[in-house]
Amino acid sequence: MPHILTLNAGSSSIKFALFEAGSLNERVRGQIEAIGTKPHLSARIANAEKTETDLDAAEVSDHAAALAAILALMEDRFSGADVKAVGHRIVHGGPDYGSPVIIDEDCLANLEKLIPLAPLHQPHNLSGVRAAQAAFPDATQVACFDTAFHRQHPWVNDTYALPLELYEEGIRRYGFHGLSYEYVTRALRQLAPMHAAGRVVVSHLGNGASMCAIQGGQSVGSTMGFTALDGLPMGTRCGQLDPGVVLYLMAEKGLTAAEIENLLYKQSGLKGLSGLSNDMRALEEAGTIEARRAIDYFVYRIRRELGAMVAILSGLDALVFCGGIGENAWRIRERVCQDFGWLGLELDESQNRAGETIISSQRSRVRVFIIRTNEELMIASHAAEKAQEAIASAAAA
Ligand SMILES: Nc1ncnc2c1ncn2[C@@H]1O[C@H](COP(=O)(O)OP(=O)(O)O)[C@@H](O)[C@H]1O
Ligand SMILES: CC(=O)OP(=O)(O)O
Ligand SMILES: [Mg+2]
Repeated sequence: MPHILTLNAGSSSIKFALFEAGSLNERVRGQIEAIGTKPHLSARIANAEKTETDLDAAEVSDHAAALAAILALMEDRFSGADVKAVGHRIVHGGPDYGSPVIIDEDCLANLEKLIPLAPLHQPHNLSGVRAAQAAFPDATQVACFDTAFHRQHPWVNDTYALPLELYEEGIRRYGFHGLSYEYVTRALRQLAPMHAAGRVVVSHLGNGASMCAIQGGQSVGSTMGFTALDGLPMGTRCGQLDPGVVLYLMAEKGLTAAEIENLLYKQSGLKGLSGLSNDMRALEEAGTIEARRAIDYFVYRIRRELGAMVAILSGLDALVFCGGIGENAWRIRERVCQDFGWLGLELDESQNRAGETIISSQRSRVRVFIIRTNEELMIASHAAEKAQEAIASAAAA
């Protein structure tokens, strides 16, 4: 039976899934998470039990090794799957890619140029493409961009106040997590169409974290910008920072660009503030002063961005939490929503603790949701569409 494989390399994980090509029924879903720290494989095959395996940290020490382990697993368990298309999450599409495309060598060369704009993701996304080309040489390889959902956002959100020629060169606010926002927007339309048509803020809180203001289903603002470094503090990324800090680090402390990149992308955020871990589970468990302060800062920044988004949306109809933290950490959701009564937003404490889909109270005017994001389904449906187009144009030629 024809299948579509999806690969989604995040900053701390690689997620994969296998769908039946026509129905998009999910056959397999899995991930290797905590790559580089405590790698762990989980996979569910059709309706069978989920399998969980701790992997050897020395053996699966980086994304390349995790990807090889995933492809070996596919070969071992699903050699019968006829993979017609492989859909790839590509974090950065730059100014030119506003919708999914079939990958060819020119496209790969263009995407390689964007590696400096997404060093934690783009290299892994592109090595996923190369590995999938080798493993499935007859399959259509499709790039699905995290930036695409935001490409039509208003100019004031697309620009920085730099000389205009830099905007023309591509120094713009792109915004990321677009496949997740696209999925959540669709899911919300099913769950609560009136709310989905209104003013929505989605908080995608994972190892990478961002928020998106959405009006009538369209992105009108994101906390992330030129790179996936801006906005909220993340597992290891600093989030919003005065650019003067970077100048100071260069001019006064003599740090090189590579050292600054390592500091801002890999040593900062929750990990930098806590001195302990990038993982919210570890911080909640540790309870040290530094871990608590790291969480305080995380929550503070989310609340601050929420306030800003409410201002640009002129109000709020729905707030959605997704991503590893947004979907699982009830304490964080509770703290984010505290004291927003003035906005007509109130949580139902027990529904929030239970992780229900709707977690706002009956009398809350703003509805609050947890939506388990499904970037894989979005990627698969884009890949199916592009593969279909390729078949149709080959038939017409
Ligand atoms: N049960 C949980 N409680 C709190 N935080 C969690 C839980 N499960 C996952 N997380 C957080 O989610 C993060 C992973 O989120 P995810 O969205 O899957 O990551 P990525 O950004 O790599 O795609 C972990 O680093 C951890 O901080
Ligand atoms: C863009 C980004 O930060 O992605 P992730 O959350 O998967 O690391
Ligand atoms: Mg992710």
